[in-house]
Amino acid sequence: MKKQRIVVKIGSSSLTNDKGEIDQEKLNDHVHAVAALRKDRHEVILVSSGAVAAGFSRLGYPSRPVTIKGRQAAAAVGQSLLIESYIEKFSEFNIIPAQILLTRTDFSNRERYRNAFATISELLDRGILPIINENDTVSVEELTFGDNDMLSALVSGFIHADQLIILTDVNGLYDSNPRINPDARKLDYLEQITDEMLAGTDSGGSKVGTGGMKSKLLAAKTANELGVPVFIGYGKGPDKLQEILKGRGDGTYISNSRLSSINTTRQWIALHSEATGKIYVDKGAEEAILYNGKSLLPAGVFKIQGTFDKGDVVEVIGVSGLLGKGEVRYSSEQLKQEIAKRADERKTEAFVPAIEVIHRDKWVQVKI
Ligand SMILES: Nc1ncnc2c1ncn2[C@@H]1O[C@H](COP(=O)(O)OP(=O)(O)O)[C@@H](O)[C@H]1O
Ligand SMILES: N[C@@H](CCC(=O)OP(=O)(O)O)C(=O)O
Repeated sequence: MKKQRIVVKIGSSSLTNDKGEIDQEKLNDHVHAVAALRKDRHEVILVSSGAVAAGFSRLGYPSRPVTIKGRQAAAAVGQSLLIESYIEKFSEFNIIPAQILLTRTDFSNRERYRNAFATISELLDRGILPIINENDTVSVEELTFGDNDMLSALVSGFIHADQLIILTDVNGLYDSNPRINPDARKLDYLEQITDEMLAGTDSGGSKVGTGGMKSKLLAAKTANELGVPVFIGYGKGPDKLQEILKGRGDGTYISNSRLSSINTTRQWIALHSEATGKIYVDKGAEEAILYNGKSLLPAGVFKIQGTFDKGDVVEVIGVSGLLGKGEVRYSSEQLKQEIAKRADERKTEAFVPAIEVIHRDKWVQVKI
């Protein structure tokens, strides 16, 4: 099999028990399976949950803490215990793990986003196994990834993974929660995650996990949009991940032939950037950028709102509302001058083509 880049996300329920301890047997099973993938020359990135679930009992909590400070304190203890176990178990295979703790701001800040990408790439080039988790101890509640399912989807998009494998305590997606409905039917293959599926899936999960199946579906939808096929399910034994790659996993495969990778800049614009201004365009420009795959030229811009610098991200508004977001190649001041200049040139017929306001490679359309 061709060498692939695989992101494996392991949920809390697949690493710990209900009492707030690491289940060494479960962890060992994952380590063997990851080592088998690496032996086949695949690149692996682990996104491992379990810090809170592994840490809370040592702080004297009877179950997963509900307060933010309780969870953050439990994660501080549990994360080191987790990494300690991973280092010990992976050493049997001469695999060196690297701990990477990320916050939402590491994605929204462009420089930090680039740094994280460069570091993970360097680790992979040097044969190290990155083990990623959210930096729970310092994450601010309104500014989190939501859960590690979404973090794994964002990571798999950003490093252009060939496959995202989400391991959990249930063997895939059912048409209703199988823990509540014994007649629930398992879905083996899905072409895509629809809004109806999302609306119909509950967010109840295990005692130690967060988000339940709903957060996995949201993550799978995001990963697919970034060009990455997804598997959600279960497995046991050293060859479980190899079996999943061969299409024989016990779970749900979510993929279709239309998936295509999106460059990292466009991913950042779409998912993490904050627009600093608005640009209003006429009908001709709207058609050019939406339907003809063209870049946005100053000729189509008639109004600017807000103050922005060259390189900032702005929203583009057309006759039908918000069209998308893109990286602008003028500051707001320069663009105002350019529009005025263009109007004069048109009168004197001295029109010369200008540089794009937004190049199509740095443009992301909203779904219209
Ligand atoms: N439609 C569904 N299909 C499968 N599982 C579901 C569904 N709806 C809810 N669930 C629940 O989602 C749980 C897995 O989510 P969670 O506990 O957050 O896992 P993890 O810790 O692996 O992230 C399952 O144990 C199951 O109870
Ligand atoms: N960052 C948290 C994980 C939160 C989370 O999403 O958990 P899970 O639903 O088990 O993947 C931790 O390590 O405890």
